[in-house]
Amino acid sequence: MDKSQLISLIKVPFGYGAGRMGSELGPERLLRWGLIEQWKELGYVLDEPSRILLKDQWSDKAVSVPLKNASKVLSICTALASEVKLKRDEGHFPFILGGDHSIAMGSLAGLTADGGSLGVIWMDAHSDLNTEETTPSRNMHGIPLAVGLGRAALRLSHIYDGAADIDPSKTVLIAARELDPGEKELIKELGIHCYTMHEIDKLGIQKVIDEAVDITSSGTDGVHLSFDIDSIDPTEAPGTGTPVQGGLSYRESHFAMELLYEAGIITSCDFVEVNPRLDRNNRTSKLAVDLIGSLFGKRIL
Ligand SMILES: NC(=[NH2+])NCCC[C@H](N)C(=O)O
Ligand SMILES: [Mn+2]
Ligand SMILES: [Mn+2]
Repeated sequence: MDKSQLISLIKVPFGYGAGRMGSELGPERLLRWGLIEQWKELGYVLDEPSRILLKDQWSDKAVSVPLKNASKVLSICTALASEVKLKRDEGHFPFILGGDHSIAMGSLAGLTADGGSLGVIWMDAHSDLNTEETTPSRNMHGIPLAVGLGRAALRLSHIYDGAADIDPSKTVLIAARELDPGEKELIKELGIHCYTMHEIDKLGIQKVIDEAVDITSSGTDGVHLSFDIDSIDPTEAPGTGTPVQGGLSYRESHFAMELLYEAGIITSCDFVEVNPRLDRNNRTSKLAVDLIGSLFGKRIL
């Protein structure tokens, strides 16, 4: 992200894709902790923020998805995809603030609709690679990456006309530590680069990010960062619906963001799964704002 590019903040106060409600309160809470002021202090110019809301008229797509709240998720994702596409066509940096992680299907659909090839960095305790067949929870926030890769009955092209599957060889998972059986199989079958916490312990976060940057930026037209706050350890980020112990430390998560800023490859971002209802003293919301600062070039000195 360079400072001549406008940031388009797209707020998506939507939590129906998660097992517990509350992430729909994320966008307003992060704004309350100074997200916009921070961007301005860093020298960025913001477009008028937009907000994607659920309409009464829910989507009735040609595909049946037997998961919880599927029609609401499809509807919000289609609306989000068209907003993301619009902002991207204007040359802006789409920053999608959720909400639960199901909305990433809308981001990916909008970002791939121009036919370019997209690298994806998915930072998450989970891989979100379940399908309607493998999901143990039937929650839609467990499937968005499988949908993005064209591995579920629901495809990005059902969400938005012209959207295309993303390439598994240009997709990287970081911070995974809770994978369901079907997800493990899919990772192996597709050969997805998966840096679990084991690889992070072994190689260090710097090497992991360096490799992720190479994999996702070579031969692509852009790199989308899909950041699930549950990638961070719950001691630092307790306010999220599906916390898993053994996650990224405070400094690892900041360092990862700082390195991504230095690499200069990120062209769009989702920031999801902050659940203010489950938070303690706003710790998670404040951390989220700080991490976004690091991603956009905030330095200690
Ligand atoms: N975006 C998330 N936090 N996803 C959690 C998914 C958890 C579990 N794998 C499921 O399918 O339900
Ligand atoms: Mn996720
Ligand atoms: Mn997760």
